[in-house]
Amino acid sequence: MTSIRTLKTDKIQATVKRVTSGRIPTEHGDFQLLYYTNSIDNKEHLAFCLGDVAGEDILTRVHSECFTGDVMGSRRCDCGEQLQRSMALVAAKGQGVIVYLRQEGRGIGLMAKLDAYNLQDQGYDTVDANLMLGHEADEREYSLAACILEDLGVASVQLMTNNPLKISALQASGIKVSSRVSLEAPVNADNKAYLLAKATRMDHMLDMSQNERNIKATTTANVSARGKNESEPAN
Ligand SMILES: Nc1nc2c(ncn2[C@@H]2O[C@H](COP(=O)(O)OP(=O)(O)OP(=O)(O)O)[C@@H](O)[C@H]2O)c(=O)[nH]1
Ligand SMILES: [Zn+2]
Repeated sequence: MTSIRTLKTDKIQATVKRVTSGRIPTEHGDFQLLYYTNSIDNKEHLAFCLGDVAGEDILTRVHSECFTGDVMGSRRCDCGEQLQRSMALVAAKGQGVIVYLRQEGRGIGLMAKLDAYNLQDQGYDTVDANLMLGHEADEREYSLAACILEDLGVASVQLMTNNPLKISALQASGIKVSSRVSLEAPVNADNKAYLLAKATRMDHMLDMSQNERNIKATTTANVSARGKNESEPAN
């Protein structure tokens, strides 16, 4: 069913139009994918819903697109795991929404994100890499997410995030955040520096001491798994 919603703050006026939707069966259950157009950009922002999401305290994830992590399973970041975990939490509750915003690379796009990755491979962290490329550390914007949530009838959210800036940005767009649900992914050797930079430079609420323990466990498990494979006879 088509519907239109406009949000007006002192900074921005945004309109979203729900154009169509379809059923998407996943390993976590049957979700409904709602497709939106909007007045701000020409991207396809989405809502992935399960159950009736109109009301208070709706379990919600506002996820920023990460092609490398979400689709290709990159271990450089925690995005793919956070997406899967948020779907699992929604499915366990039988109700919730994942707003999928097409703000790849914290808003700088995939091409610049790959350039930023090359700088990170030279030793710069995720914040400095963005700045060296002439971007801000985080160029995301959340008014369309607020518009989409309003269109869905979500009155207040239990927000799955570790990012305090995301909470305040959504609140500034009129979304009532009733609580935060932590969404920590396991640490590995490839995402450790990234997670550390998020905790120390972007104030993300990550328990790095727990992460340190995780990485030791993961590394040990990898080493023993590799040792086992190597000792297996070749076919
Ligand atoms: N520019 C840039 N973007 C990145 C990098 N790694 C991941 N991203 C993008 O960052 C976005 C995800 O942001 P994060 O900071 O990981 O997490 P968040 O969404 O702010 O916070 P959470 O809600 O806790 O997940 C996605 O758009 C990714 O494509 C990076 O090294 N550089
Ligand atoms: Zn990612």
